[in-house]
Amino acid sequence: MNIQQLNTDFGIENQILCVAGKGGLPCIQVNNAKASALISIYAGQVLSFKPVNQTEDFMFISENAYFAEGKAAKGGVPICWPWFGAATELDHITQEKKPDHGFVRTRFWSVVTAEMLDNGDTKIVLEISDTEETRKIWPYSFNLILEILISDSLTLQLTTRNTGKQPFSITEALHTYLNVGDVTQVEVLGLENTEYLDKNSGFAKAYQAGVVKIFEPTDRIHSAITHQLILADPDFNRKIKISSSGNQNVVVWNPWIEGATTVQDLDKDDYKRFICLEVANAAGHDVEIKPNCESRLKANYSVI
Ligand SMILES: O=P(O)(O)OC[C@H]1O[C@H](O)[C@H](O)[C@@H](O)[C@@H]1O
Repeated sequence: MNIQQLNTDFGIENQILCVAGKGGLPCIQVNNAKASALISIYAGQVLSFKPVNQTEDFMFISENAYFAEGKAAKGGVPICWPWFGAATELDHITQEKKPDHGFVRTRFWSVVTAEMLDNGDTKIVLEISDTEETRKIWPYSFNLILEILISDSLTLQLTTRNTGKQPFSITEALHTYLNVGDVTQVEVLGLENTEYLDKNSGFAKAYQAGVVKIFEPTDRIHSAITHQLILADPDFNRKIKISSSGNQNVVVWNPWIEGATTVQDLDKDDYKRFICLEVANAAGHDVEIKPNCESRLKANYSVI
């Protein structure tokens, strides 16, 4: 991907700049009067989002994150698609294990538009479609579009279009790594009185009565959710609201101390610095999309 050409096509002086990011991977740097953001074109991944009135980024990125072709960077908002988690079946041609969380977080996307709106917001649209290579992993024709709106808040909309002749089913997630002051002090509101599958207990069903706190390895798929979460972070003295639509699940993940020491692309203390709150359709909540139809997953992240 030619950075100079990207700037010719999409650059706007002092506002939208295409740059070679870490590992030389192409990124879009956005600065407007309301916020700044960094978006990886490689993975369709928001790496940074910071409203101008905030000192702390919304997004956590591990110092040990991989920034290389074929690898997923740990942090920001990886897109898990067309499946969330481990693939349940082997590749039908190679009989190899399919990649965890699908294949679009480790592939080049393309830029559709990058524009400043009249109200001062910036809209970036990225897309990825099937190729011969993706059809060997997942035998369907698709067009996946990520619309990113950089305003006082961050809005992400992921649209899946079935461009083929047969229906397909997906699971998916906006796998947001939210930057926190100290994960042991945060509270997640909005998942009270929901059921969840506990991945750390063999997907056993469990029930969350009160607010969610992190004090052990946590890997849960909540269902029957409301579409609003609040992440209360006393150390950063802020509350982030996450409003969503098109999702049947919310995933909460933190690897805790033992997990952070075994995950190679996390530093041992990183577990304190993030919580993943993922707007998702997962674990049996597959979305079926018929030919010429589409489905949307949307999330907005704002400080309240
Ligand atoms: O390390 P990754 O493949 O990026 O996955 C990180 C985590 O993502 C999700 O939240 C899953 O529920 C976890 O089971 C997984 O460990």
